[in-house]
Amino acid sequence: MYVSLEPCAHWGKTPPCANLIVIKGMKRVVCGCIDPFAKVKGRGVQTLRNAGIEVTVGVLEKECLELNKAFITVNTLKRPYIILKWAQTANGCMGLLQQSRPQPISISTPTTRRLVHKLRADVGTILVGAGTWKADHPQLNVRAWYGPDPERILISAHATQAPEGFWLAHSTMRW
Ligand SMILES: Nc1c(N[C@@H]2O[C@H](COP(=O)(O)O)[C@@H](O)[C@H]2O)[nH]c(=O)[nH]c1=O
Repeated sequence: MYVSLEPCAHWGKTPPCANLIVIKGMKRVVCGCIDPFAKVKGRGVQTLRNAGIEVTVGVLEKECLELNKAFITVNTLKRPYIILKWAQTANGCMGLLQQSRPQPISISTPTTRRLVHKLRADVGTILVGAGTWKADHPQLNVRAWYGPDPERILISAHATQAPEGFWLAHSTMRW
């Protein structure tokens, strides 16, 4: 059996995966990386070895840590995995506005736009600042790809009401 992340050894929403692997009679398990989450951290591998299963750890470790980065961030740092995303021209401009045509200009190509919407479908939440909301009234849903729309949050120091379909988060930070 090949797994990117160490099978868990604790009861969470589901029973321990390592126990099931033992019950199913696997002979050999190749595990990409150890789960750094304190409740697992080598215990999954130990459960398998105690049951006589041959376990190899650390195959393509860097790639497996990368693959599991969102899960690992949530469980070790106790915060969401955050992606900063913006569209920018080759000469470093963003949010271009033409005086004669005061509306957002597309920097993304049809292909990169699809990638943007794929990213939206892959994340749980998308957060936008009050300035962007004021300028663009973005929809921030998934239209050019397939999958669920993310939850949408407007972060603002002054707004008292969220736009329809958005959550409101208050920002107290200034820079
Ligand atoms: N112009 C531009 C972007 N503009 C940003 O995209 C958001 C609009 O989302 P929606 O209303 O769902 O289409 C909004 O926040 C706007 O500032 N984004 C990009 O990936 N590429 C682009 O070229």
